[in-house]
Amino acid sequence: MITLERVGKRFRDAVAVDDLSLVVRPGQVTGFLGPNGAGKSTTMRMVMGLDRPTSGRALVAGRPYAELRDPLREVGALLDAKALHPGRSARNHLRALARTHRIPVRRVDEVLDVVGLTEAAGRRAGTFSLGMGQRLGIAAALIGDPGVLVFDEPVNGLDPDGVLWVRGLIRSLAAEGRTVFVSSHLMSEMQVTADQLVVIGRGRLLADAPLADVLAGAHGAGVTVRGPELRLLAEALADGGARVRDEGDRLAVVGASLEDVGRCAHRLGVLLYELSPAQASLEDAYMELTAEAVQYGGTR
Ligand SMILES: Nc1ncnc2c1ncn2[C@@H]1O[C@H](COP(=O)(O)OP(=O)(O)OP(=O)(O)O)[C@@H](O)[C@H]1O
Repeated sequence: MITLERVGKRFRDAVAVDDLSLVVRPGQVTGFLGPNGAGKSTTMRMVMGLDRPTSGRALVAGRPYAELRDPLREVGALLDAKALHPGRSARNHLRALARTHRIPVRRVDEVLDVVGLTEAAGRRAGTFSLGMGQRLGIAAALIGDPGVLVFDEPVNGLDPDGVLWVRGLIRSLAAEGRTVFVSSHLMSEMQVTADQLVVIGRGRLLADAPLADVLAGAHGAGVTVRGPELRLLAEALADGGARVRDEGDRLAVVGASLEDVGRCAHRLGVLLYELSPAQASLEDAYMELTAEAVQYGGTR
């Protein structure tokens, strides 16, 4: 479990995190969302004892990181995948970590296997691709078999295979009963990974709710229709009380079911190439939630 108690972090000229209280629970994936600069990395760094809160407390299993007796066995983190010794092999990097934390060296081969780096274990980390570096960072996070995991943007820069692999791993770590806290600035990513969503903007908590509730509450869930000529259909649906947005070669329809739209198109003899449920509503809800909080670097 991770507990934030009214945590604040002020850098000289900026408030990065503002009075943030939160409990991240075991057995589920908690997605930590917010626009760039919202304070996600700073919050995670405070959990990991790398930044000191200006106010409040960040606790892992009830204690500040600095007071954990065996920190790597309590919490593992992927914060900056590039923070590796480039001249060391993957295996030696993990061995050094194990030795300095009184972790049996046999764990090294176990975690290399989990992240799929067994073959590359003898190669210098400096020669690794971004995805391999990410895997090595995850191996380091897992080496102490911790109950709490913190991943900062773990799919950033990964190819589609890597993204799928990280998603699966994150889900299975939560299924094993661990606390998994994962940041992203992409709602679409969290939609397929998270059980619980925590959204921040400008360092403040905007939402903390189960994904299912956010989905249910997101208004605008609707229907997408694609076809060569949709004007007639758009007019008929609007006359019937639906809200219809013309998006060029497609319509976004809210307030009518798939069946309603299908029947209407059939009645009018309108040719359709696509008739599908629209999933964009969650992205919309997130954009709405964070719209006020987006920081435009150049305008401050
Ligand atoms: N060491 C630092 N010194 C000064 N300001 C900092 C420092 N670290 C972060 N900040 C500022 O704190 C705010 C929050 O940054 P943070 O990196 O935590 O956001 P984030 O949500 O992780 O963003 P991103 O998605 O871009 O990584 C930003 O305004 C940032 O410029």
